Amino acid sequence: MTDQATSRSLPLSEAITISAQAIGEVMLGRSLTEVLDQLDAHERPIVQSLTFDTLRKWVRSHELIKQFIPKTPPVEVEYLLSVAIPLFLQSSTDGKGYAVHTIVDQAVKACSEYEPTMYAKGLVNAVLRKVSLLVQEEANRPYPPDPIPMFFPPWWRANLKKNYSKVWHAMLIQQAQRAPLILRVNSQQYTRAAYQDLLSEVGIAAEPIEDIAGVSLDSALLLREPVPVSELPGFYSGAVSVQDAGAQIAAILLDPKPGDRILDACAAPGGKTAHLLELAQCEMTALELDGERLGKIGGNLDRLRLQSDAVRVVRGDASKSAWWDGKLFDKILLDAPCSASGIVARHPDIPFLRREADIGALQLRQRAILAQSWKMLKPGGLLLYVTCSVFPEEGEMQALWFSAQHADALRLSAPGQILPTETNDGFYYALFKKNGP
Ligand SMILES: C[S@@+](CC[C@H](N)C(=O)[O-])C[C@H]1O[C@@H](n2cnc3c(N)ncnc32)[C@H](O)[C@@H]1O
Repeated sequence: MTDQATSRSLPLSEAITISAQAIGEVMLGRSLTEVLDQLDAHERPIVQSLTFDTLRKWVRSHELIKQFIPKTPPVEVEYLLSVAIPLFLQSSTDGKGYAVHTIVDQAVKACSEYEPTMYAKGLVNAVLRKVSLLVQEEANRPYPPDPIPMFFPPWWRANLKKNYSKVWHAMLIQQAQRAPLILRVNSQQYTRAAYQDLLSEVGIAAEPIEDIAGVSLDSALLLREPVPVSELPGFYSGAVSVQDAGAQIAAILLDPKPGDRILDACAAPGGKTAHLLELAQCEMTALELDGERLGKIGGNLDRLRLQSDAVRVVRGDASKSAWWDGKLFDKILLDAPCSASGIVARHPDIPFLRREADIGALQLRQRAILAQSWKMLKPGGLLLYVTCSVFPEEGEMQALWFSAQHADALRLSAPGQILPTETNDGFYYALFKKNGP
């Protein structure tokens, strides 16, 4: 998902209103991806950009709201202000944002055109004017006292502090930044160098990412200035996919060979299924529990021209065997459901949605899927366990538990915990080989 405001086709006031409503839905527990998926194409880029920035600067904007409105305002006003304030913060840091008077005018317009906030037009006007002056004054001073502008719940911070005492702070600051756009070139259609040339012909600058955690990548490209996918040459005929570089090492570690019988046990939306098929013509079962997400796998495989008789997309529960025909797999990719704590830079709603108790429940689901998948693997076969989490409870602790439970599991070399950086999200990788004849 990219979050650059590449189109200002929607008036800013309307975008502020829609974004404030999207924030309201996230606060009620809805995933932002789901909310954004419902928008019209012309609304999405600007609303996504505003909403991402709102979530990334939540702590800072709420300090400012509190400073000027000591008694918390009704949520509709709070959300409107929390969308508008980051626009000042943006224009004061990189000068690329909207002019201050435009932000105030458009936010006040948004306020007066929406019934639940109409009454607060004067208040919003006054607060935004004061905030804009303060932000301009502070532009050259570092932001005290805690430079993490994004919201992370206390239990989340405590987990990272305990497990990454030296880098936890830097990690959270990193995750509050705008993430660059990372592409995976479809090697069935282009080499990376050839696609980079195509991008350069249309004026899009890209640079290769050569490796992540010691694993070489030959299809990853980084675009510092994200563009909508519609501007990427050949996107609709499958030339490239948007996929983080940390996710691109999964297929490489599993090393698919032509004819391998592979299970992608938790497959939707199919990013890693497709990468495996781009690398080799294998016999693929893409399994997914969620019926709605299942449809995305077929859509992706169609776009990438990877559908064939050797590919089966199946709805089923990987922790059970009801869907299985009893034939063992050569290789299994288990990209387990997890907290997604490693991909916050691209999904800033996640810290608002997760609860501490989720981690234990996820651990149990991950263990159930690991145990069942192992039964479906041939002796001599490989299982790659992946999460996009930075919590050791979902990563190394699970790998240790699995090894202790399965005497026939030989642990092979794999990156283990990968922390988020500018080029990759946070992931965990463990690779097991099944001993046997
Ligand atoms: C991390 S996502 C997979 C991402 C995917 N591998 C990709 O690269 O595009 C995990 C997926 O597992 C699915 N899932 C959760 N529990 C499952 C289960 N018991 N069996 C199969 N799929 C499951 C979720 O619906 C979700 O789509």
